[in-house]
Amino acid sequence: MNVMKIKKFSFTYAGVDHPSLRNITLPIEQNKITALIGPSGCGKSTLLRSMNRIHDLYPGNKYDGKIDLLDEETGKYKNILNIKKENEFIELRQKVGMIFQKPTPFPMSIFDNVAYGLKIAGIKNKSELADRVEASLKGSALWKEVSDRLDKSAMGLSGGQQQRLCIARAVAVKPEVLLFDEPTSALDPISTGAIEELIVELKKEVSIAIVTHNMQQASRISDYTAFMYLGDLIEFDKTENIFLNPKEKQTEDYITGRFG
Ligand SMILES: Nc1ncnc2c1ncn2[C@@H]1O[C@H](COP(=O)(O)OP(=O)(O)OP(=O)(O)O)[C@@H](O)[C@H]1O
Repeated sequence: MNVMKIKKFSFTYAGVDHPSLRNITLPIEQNKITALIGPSGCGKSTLLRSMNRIHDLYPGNKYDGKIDLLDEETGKYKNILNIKKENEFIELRQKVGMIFQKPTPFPMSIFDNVAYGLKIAGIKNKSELADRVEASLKGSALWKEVSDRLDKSAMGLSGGQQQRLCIARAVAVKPEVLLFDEPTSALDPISTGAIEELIVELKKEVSIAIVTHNMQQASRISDYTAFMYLGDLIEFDKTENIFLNPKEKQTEDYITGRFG
């Protein structure tokens, strides 16, 4: 089952005369991890950011094609490129959350960081909030480290802990899809390992797309891999096929380190 179906999708940034993505067709499988790989500037982040329309924080970008998102309650797909209203954008970003390269905790307490989205979603009951915050922190493998300091500032956490807090914040609102944009590139190997384990664990609950420059990371954790080059999708397949038996020469050259 596809949680997202990207179809003949092209994207041009505002004020730029050529598209940064051309005619991309790609499924995002439910409860699987899809890695987007390719050399710098090939459009990985642009594609990931299109999946929850975060580009639209700036006006004037041009979209073509479709990005259909499954509504897990009704089983129907809706083209997110048709979204225009502010409340629909808020709903979309609850369904499709994003974790950035640099941890982005808010300058507030650990508890309030995780409760933030829940409050926006209209949850006011204090015990319900506390339960959901605890469950999210447990779900992002941070609870043991922070349960006795929930009222302390999130800015006092280590980089790896901050990243897990951002994951807890995203998980709290029960998204269908989580988008990770190079989530470990600012972290040391131990924190990276913890985040990778967490991402693999999270796929039981959500579908995941991840941009990574780290080939080993893509091969370790992803089920599917999309190789992109200069705004085109060159090859998409099961991760083992991409890494062990790629069909395209460009894919092979990239994964064997001959360019990029
Ligand atoms: N805000 C922007 N305005 C105009 N062009 C942009 C903007 N952001 C990115 N681009 C261009 O779009 C293309 C794709 O960039 P993108 O950041 O998606 O690539 P990437 O594969 O994620 O690269 P990297 O691995 O370096 O992060 C590049 O040519 C880039 O210069």
